[in-house]
Amino acid sequence: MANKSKFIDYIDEALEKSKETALSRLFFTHQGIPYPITMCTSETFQALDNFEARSNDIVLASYPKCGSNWILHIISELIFAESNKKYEYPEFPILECGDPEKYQRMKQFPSPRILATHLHYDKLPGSIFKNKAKILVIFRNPKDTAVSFFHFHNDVPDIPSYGSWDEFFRQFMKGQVSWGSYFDFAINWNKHLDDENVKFILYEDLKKNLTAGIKQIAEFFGFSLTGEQIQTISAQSTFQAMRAKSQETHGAVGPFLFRKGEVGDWKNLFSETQNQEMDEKFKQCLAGTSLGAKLKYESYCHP
Ligand SMILES: Nc1ncnc2c1ncn2[C@@H]1O[C@H](COP(=O)(O)OS(=O)(=O)O)[C@@H](OP(=O)(O)O)[C@H]1O
Repeated sequence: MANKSKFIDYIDEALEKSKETALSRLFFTHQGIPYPITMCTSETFQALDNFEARSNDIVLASYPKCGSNWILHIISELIFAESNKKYEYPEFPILECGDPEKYQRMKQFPSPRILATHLHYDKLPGSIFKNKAKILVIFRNPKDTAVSFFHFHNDVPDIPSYGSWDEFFRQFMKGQVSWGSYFDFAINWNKHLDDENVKFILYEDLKKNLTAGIKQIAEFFGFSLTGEQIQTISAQSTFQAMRAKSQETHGAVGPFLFRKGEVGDWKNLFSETQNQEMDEKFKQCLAGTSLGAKLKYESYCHP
């Protein structure tokens, strides 16, 4: 990614704050959802209410750990391939993170702007819908998402750790983790996946056929690239390629963020009881729904 210095500065700043923050003090609640005090503030949430989206903004919505950095990379490469201009990151790309003045500064940014977000559907600023910005929604199976989330907390030295995987799992199932419950996030999105200007993409599908996924993303956002250009982006967007550059792109946290990039890593941590508990929760929340089918739970979450 281009001009990552501000991006890396922001991550380093959040890590610095994390050092002094115990897990018990990590979260503050805004409109019923826990957010990390190291990344979000109520002042920024207040300012976000007045954020003016543009119709050509590129919105990337995902629950944490579902692959947002992967898609961010793909989009910035698509922009580069089409315009020959490196996408600059003058602000941290997660819309709800940063100081309250960032939205004023963002008014000056050229289009297209990339707006990544972990906000639940009903917490997105209304101007995204009013101005008909296109939204790509990225999902990953909940078991691998939980495992990735746990490792991020417990592997990165400066981020508050959980006592054990079992403790993290309990909190994840209660939605007492950053950005709240995976299942609430999913239930909220389930009703809107077929809305105009919304496209769903599954992490596991992208893993299976990266070139096809990139082609779909390009078509959705209206990039017209040659097959050769798509192939080049695909080669630069594999897990191995991104991990190899992760320190350069994301600073010290890079190798922890690009940890394993696999489907099915949950099998190394989930106990039989935890498996059953999540299967039951999935059934209660998503069985028989459109998103429930799209997530291919049977393929990716059954042993
Ligand atoms: N290119 C590529 N291929 C496959 N997988 C990839 C890729 N890039 C990132 N990842 C994996 O995505 C996980 C991190 O998700 P996010 O970027 O959404 O994390 S964050 O919420 O923004 O912190 C994290 O998953 P885990 O490895 O399972 O922890 C990353 O490794």
